[in-house]
Amino acid sequence: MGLEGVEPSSFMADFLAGCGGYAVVDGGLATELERHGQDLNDPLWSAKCLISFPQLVRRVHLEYLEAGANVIISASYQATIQGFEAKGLSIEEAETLIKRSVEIACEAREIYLQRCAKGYWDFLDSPKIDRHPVLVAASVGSYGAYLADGSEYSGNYGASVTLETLKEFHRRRLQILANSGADLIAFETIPNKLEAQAYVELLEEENIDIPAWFSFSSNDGTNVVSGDPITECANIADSCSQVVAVGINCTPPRLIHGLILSIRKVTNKPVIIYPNSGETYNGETKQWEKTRWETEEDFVSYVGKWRDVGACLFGGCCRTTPNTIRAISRVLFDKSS
Ligand SMILES: C[S+](C)CC[C@H](N)C(=O)O
Ligand SMILES: N[C@@H](CCS)C(=O)O
Ligand SMILES: [Zn+2]
Repeated sequence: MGLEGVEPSSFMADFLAGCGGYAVVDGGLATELERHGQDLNDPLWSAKCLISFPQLVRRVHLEYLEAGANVIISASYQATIQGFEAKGLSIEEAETLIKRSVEIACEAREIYLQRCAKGYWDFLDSPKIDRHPVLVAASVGSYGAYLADGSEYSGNYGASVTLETLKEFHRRRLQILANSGADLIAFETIPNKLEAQAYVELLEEENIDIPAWFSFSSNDGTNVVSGDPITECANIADSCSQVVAVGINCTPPRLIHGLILSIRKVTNKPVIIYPNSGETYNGETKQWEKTRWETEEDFVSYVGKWRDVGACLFGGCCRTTPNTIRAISRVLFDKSS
């Protein structure tokens, strides 16, 4: 199937062409911070490091760039004004930290591009760097992420949470991220139709002038985690001209193939996929449980198949590492593999 039938926006078409046809997205940010020793058992999860260890956030972004990522995603997934206020920060401090998450990613890109220009990476065992385009995507995690109990994997917010609740929850952070220097907004781990609809309305009402991608999560391969069909969710994303890619993240690799096929039935926008390792998150203990173990080799062996059914942007989510991203890059671009 390849790219046949895909109608990318000029933004995405130019970017994909500059990358060589396909783009590599980074891997898990929070779980990589944990691998570097950070304890993220906190309501702010990865956003905690924006306060306590921003240098490490920049270093992990750089590690993903070195591994071949063309897109890095900021540490704003669980960085919310409401979450920072609950920690005793002022609104001004919260807004500064949200903006800072994108600035840190931009700094990593700057360092990386300078090192590329000096030929620095030629000395490292990394994929040959001849694909320079690098985008910084500003992460927007769901309302369920802010709840900090793994609710983004149920999408069940109860009847009291309405479309208006979600729009008001997300409005100010979206305005800040849209003016932060990010190239696009990454609406990630979207658990239900209602939140997708809220994002579409906010993009329009707030006249957000950078593009966005919508990425949903699923645990059955047919519906997003709330039970809403992926086709209906992708339809909502398709209805918004600012959305330049639609896809799936933080979902077991074995479910991705069918989800790509379903998404492609309802949209010609480029498909982005960045699955997790296949482990299951326990929101109470904040630990990953190996309910069904899929190895990194399994993950990487799927990449060519995902490309063949029409995905254009490939990366990893929780518990994937720079090694995963390096392997994806090799599958997509290394002619010898
Ligand atoms: C994508 S989940 C692993 C993020 C963490 C979750 N919102 C929590 O705080 O428990
Ligand atoms: N971009 C986020 C997604 C969490 S599901 C991260 O990698 O930490
Ligand atoms: Zn994830």
